[in-house]
Parts: sequence; structure tokens; C-alpha cells
Amino acid sequence: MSACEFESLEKSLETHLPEAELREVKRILFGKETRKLDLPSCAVDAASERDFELKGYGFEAAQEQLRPPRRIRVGLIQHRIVLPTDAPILDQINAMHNRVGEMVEVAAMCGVNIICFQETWTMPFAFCTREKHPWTEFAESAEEGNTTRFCQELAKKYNMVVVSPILEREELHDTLWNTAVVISNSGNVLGKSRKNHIPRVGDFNESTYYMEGDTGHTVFQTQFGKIAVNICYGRHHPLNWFMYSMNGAEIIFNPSATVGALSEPMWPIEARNAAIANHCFTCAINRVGTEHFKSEFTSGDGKKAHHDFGHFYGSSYVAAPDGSRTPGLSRTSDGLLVVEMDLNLNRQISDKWSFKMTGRYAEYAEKLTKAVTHDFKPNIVKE
Ligand SMILES: NC(=O)NCCC(=O)O
Repeated sequence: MSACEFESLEKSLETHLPEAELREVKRILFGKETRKLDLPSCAVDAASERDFELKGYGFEAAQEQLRPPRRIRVGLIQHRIVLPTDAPILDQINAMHNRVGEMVEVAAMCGVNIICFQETWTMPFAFCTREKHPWTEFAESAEEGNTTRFCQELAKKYNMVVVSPILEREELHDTLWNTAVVISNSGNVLGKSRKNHIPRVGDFNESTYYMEGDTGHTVFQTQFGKIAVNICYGRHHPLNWFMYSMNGAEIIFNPSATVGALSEPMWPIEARNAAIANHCFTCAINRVGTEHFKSEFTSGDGKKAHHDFGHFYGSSYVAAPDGSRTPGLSRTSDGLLVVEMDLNLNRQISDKWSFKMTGRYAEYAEKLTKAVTHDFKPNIVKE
């Protein structure tokens, strides 16, 4: 069996472990068990007809005396590209709009309040090729582009906040960015969050295409909670998550595009650790499938040139501040993960563990300021 065909860790455990043992393994691997959501049958039928996986889980929080629960539902969408990478650009974009549109309709049936798509969801992840054309033609204005207009319609129609990560073209100077557009459930563009850290690893040649973000660590106050977007490679940087949290984020989305050979052992850990460390919910989303490109490209490792990047392994999941997490979506198919969460859990866990309170940030800020100067002398004791 090739790695690409392996459907999911969860499925494998469920197939091979006896029930009692499975419960213990899940408790240790995933933390406190998430409740399975009872999703409407119209949604289940539509997902099956439209050929995508639909899963729903809920995180519980304690009932408080002074605050009502703040229960909301988020939706995470992972998908493969729809048309071959050499199809006309506009056809590729429109096909992706149609695919995601039909998945968002199912999310609406499931009562989703905030939906987030995968990184640069309207295009193949073509940065591996190092060719500028035609790929830069996928870039659009964050405020006025067709994709944003499309998402504004979805947001209004379904009363849903939409997080739409695209390749952005800022038209005045033709600067490109990797940007998540945040659209309020009113249909207005609330703002945008640009990718802060650009990979310099493997075939992720993104630094050739777009710039490090300049939008800082913006948090968006929505009707359903305070949200932020830490795009893909930003998840390897604990301070990146931390700064979104310092600005008050209650849910941090991590729309990604990453392949199994590179990052899969890190995937279940990083967003989950960020949820624990920052007393918030995190949502990790990865695309699926293997994308083929017409021109061969090399990986600069002496190996033969090839036409694909490797397998994007999906496995989207949500992690909670108490260290628990949902099972992941499949490694191989399109999917919608619906997750109910009570945002009161963030403060409850903060009161229990007090990581923010005990963080001694002023001391670290002072030391870090010194550590990044060129004449820094590390504090090492030698015999
Ligand atoms: N898209 C992206 O930033 N990928 C980098 C590889 C990774 O972070 O797993």
C-alpha cells in the first residue's frame, strides 16, 4: 500500500483495535472524547451525493453561573483541485468556486457560523514549479476580486463568517501576498490577514512569488467570536500563534497546504500545542490529493525531475485549549468538518492552568530584545 492510499490513522485504529483498548488509545492520543454531532439527514445525504466526507464533533465546557454558554459552530473545508492544472485559469477558478459552494451549502445545513477554506483554495499549489506564468494569474484583489465577491454572496446567503485564503494581488504596485480575506456574516469584508512566515523548505518555493505579510497579528471581532488566521508555515512559529492570542483571538485558523513526506509527523502536534499554550481553539486545514504539472521541476536535491509535489494529506482537525482534539478528516478525500465549541472553555482552562498569567512575558521580552542584537553574548557557564 502506498502512503497516498492510507486513509486515516483513526480509521486504522477503529478497524484493528478491540473496543476497550481503542477507548484508552483514543483517550491518550486525542484527550477527552469529543461528542459526535447529530447532523441533519439532509446534510448527510447531500454530502454523500456530492462525494465528500462529512464529520461533526462537539467540545463541552462547564456550565457557569454568571455567563451563558457561547456555543458556536465552525466548518473546515478540505478539497482537491477540480480541473487539471493546464485547464484555462478561469475554468479552474470557477470549478473550485462550484465545488466549495456546494460544500458550504451543506455547512449551512449543519448550522455552521464560521467557515474556513484551505490555503490558496482557488488554485493548484503551483509554487513548486518556480514558473511565474501562468500561476500568478490566479492572484486576485482581496477587496474586489471575483473570489471575494463569491464569498460575500455565501456569507450573506448563509449568515456565515467566511475565511477565504487566496493569492492576493495588490493592484497599485502588483505586489503579491498570501492572504486570508475575512468576510463578516453581513457580507462586508472585515479585513485581511497576510501570511507572516514564508517557507524555505522542500519544494515550497513561495518566497519567489509573494512577500512576508505586513498585517501583523490582526484579530477580527465577529458576531460569533474573535478570530485570527495563521497561514500554513506560520504554525511552526510559536510566537506567531502567541501574538494572535495576545491580541485576544479565541479561535485561530491555520489554512495550510502541506505534503506527507515533509510535515505529517508535526501536523497533529503543532496546532494542538498552540491551543494548549494559548488557551484558545485552533483549526488546522490541509488540502488533499496529488497535483500534476505539465513542466517537470527538480527539488534541488540531485534527484530526478518530476511532475508533482507529493501527496497533500488532508487530515484537517480542531484542537481545544484543554488539549483534546477532534479526529481528523481523511487523508485522501474532500471533506467538511463541523465542530461545535463553547468559547467559555478558553477562560475555564486559563483559570485552571494559568499559562498566560504565569508566562512572565515582560522578562522574556526584555531578554529577547537583547538576544536578537548582533553583539548578544549568550549566557553559558563553562567549566
Ligand atoms: N504552504 C506552506 O507554507 N507549506 C510549508 C510546509 C509546511 O509548513 O508544512
